[in-house]
Amino acid sequence: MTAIEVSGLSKSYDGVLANDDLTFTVETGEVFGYLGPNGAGKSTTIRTLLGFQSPTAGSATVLGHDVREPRELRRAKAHIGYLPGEPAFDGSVTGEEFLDYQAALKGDSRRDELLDLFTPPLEKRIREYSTGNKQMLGIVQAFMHDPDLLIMDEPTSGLDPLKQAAFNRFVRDERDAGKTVFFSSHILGEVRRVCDRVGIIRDGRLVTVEDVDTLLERGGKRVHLHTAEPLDERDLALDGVVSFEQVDREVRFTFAGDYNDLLAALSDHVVVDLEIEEPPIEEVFMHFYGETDAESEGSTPSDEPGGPRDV
Ligand SMILES: Nc1ncnc2c1ncn2[C@@H]1O[C@H](COP(=O)(O)OP(=O)(O)OP(=O)(O)O)[C@@H](O)[C@H]1O
Repeated sequence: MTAIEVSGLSKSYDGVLANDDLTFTVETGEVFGYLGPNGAGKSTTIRTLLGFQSPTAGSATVLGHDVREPRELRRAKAHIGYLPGEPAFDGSVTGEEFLDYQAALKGDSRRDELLDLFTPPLEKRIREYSTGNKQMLGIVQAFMHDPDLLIMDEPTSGLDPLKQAAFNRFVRDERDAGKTVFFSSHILGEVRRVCDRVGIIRDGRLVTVEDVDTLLERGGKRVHLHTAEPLDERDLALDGVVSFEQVDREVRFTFAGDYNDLLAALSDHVVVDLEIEEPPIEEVFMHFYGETDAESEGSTPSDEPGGPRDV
């Protein structure tokens, strides 16, 4: 079964089109990262999926239940864990009291196991919690009833690097156990480590939905070349060469073309050193964020998903 199905979903707030005709699916057993710049519309989608607001147009299902039907959605929610972007707690209760209350509502078969990994100071009142402690408490409540589907809005924000790593490992283990995880993020490196697929949203529209490995592959490789004599840029006027930079006898560029063409172009030159490496994932994703040179020349990221372009 498809865990999440979003079909022509739009949401506007007083004329602001925060989600514009979104269509995508999240399959059971995958980790799907939902990325985009500030204000792109990620939280809007997440709030709609949880039924906190109605779509202006289109529809969506979670675990096969229509998010526009409150009774149906209530049934689905027994099997969904949710972490909001800014969890709002009653500051006057302790973490333990909060979890006890949540347990009475939905169960807590995994509370102890989660508290071994995420360690909010349960005996303290929540108003005394740091941002990271609140986030950990939110993560424990999201997972503790052992849901099949997790929907989380920036789950690692506020966590220190060790807790972020623990969270990433935990999410991978959950995926291996057959759970589905959908989360928004700004931390692009963690997306590389954790997600199977990503959807990138900008200005309310879905720019691309892509397998993470494919996205990186199509983003090209960084090439660093050192030759005995300076190259002429025309020597490397090949399909798939972008972001060409040259300092004397060293050139750097991103290459998404055919390696045989590259080797043929270099055959008349003495190559002193050659490095070909994966670009930082940030560089690949940044192609889909913000304005790019290519866009101002009239093409848009959706014209060429994953294709290399200048940044
Ligand atoms: N309740 C609301 N009323 C009016 N406008 C809203 C409301 N919620 C969101 N918006 C607007 O909708 C757009 C999308 O906001 P949203 O919070 O979904 O973005 P986001 O991608 O989650 O951003 P961030 O990464 O900063 O959390 C923004 O222009 C925002 O100002």
